Amino acid sequence: MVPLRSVVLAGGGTGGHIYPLLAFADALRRHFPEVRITTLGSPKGMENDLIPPAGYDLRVIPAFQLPRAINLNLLRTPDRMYKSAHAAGKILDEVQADVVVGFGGYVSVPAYLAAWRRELPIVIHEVNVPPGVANRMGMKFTKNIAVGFPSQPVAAESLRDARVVGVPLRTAIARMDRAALRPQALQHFGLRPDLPVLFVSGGSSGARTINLAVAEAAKRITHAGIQVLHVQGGRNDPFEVPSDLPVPYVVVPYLSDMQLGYAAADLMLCRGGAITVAETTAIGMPAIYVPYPHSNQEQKRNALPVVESGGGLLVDNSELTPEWIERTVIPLARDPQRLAAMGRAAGAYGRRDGDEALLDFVCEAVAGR
Ligand SMILES: CC(=O)N[C@H]1[C@@H](OP(=O)(O)OP(=O)(O)OC[C@H]2O[C@@H](n3ccc(=O)[nH]c3=O)[C@H](O)[C@@H]2O)O[C@H](CO)[C@@H](O)[C@@H]1O
Repeated sequence: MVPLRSVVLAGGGTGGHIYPLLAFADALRRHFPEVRITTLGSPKGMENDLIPPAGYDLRVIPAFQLPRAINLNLLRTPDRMYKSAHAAGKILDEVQADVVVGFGGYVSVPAYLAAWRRELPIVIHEVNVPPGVANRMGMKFTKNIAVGFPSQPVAAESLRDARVVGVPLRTAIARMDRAALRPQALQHFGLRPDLPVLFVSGGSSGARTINLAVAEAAKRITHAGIQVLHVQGGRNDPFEVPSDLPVPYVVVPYLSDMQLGYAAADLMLCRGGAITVAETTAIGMPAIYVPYPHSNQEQKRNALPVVESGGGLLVDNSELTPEWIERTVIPLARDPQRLAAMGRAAGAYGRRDGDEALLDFVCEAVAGR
């Protein structure tokens, strides 16, 4: 492995871009304890909440918005972009970066531009189909593209030559032993060990439709002897859950220790964000995916291969009603054998070594510069 001395990581916006960045930073530190790690973020993204507490240097550069489509106007609206790229470039020079690794989100673009102008190696990690706008721009500057899932190069022409490395996952999740952590997790949330737990999460920003449908079905779910651990999502309005339920229904705004939620759960009801899918499959968690209906169906594409391999179920956002939950979720949550089979199928699809595989790829890119 080529020793790395200074690495700049760019990515921001939502948790889906930031958690893989952090997991990769941890792998870098494990292999190269002396490496200098600098992260680039934008002023308002979730990176400001997530990166400094994880112990990494976050440099904020001026924000600029990208249009949803790539066109020549981008190159003619350079004022803000150049300002951001200039700021990114100053940081690359200051830390004498060996390589820029980008995970997507608007902030990656100035980092790619600045690295390209300095002829520094650029590595892009992409988890969605179609690739996000920022990474698609970055692909004009590098051939070093890594992806999270084997389905991506098949589905997208621009990813045809990409290396499948998996998704870097936080160590607490990638290395977790669900059964061993379960007693501590149940105690942490005040859940009972003798009844199944449905874990509800709408991704890093929460999902209003899921919140409302599950809260409305609260009585039916809990009267069927199923407990609920419901992550509301920091950016969502609180919803009403009846107070006179027969078994615990625990609502939390956001979970920093997501592994505790996974350990407590028997079944998950969630969006199909790429990192969520990477995590549920890595740990063999049976899940019902409710893909976000916009954004080019990217979440449906993320979840479909898992569902087709028997690791979960898929339901359209518009079909997630309290009645659907009663008909489908309740019987499944009470069927340990079916859950175990689903969990095994999910686990066969997932992988836990994305951080190491991406690190190998980055080292190769630096060696071949
Ligand atoms: C609406 C939208 O455009 N969503 C996109 C966004 O999703 P989003 O930002 O929701 O990302 P993902 O679902 O991929 O990942 C969510 C991450 O947040 C973590 N988490 C979540 C809740 C919580 O309480 N605590 C916590 O730690 C999860 O463990 C996971 O690591 O980025 C993904 C990756 O680019 C895309 O595939 C999604 O389509």
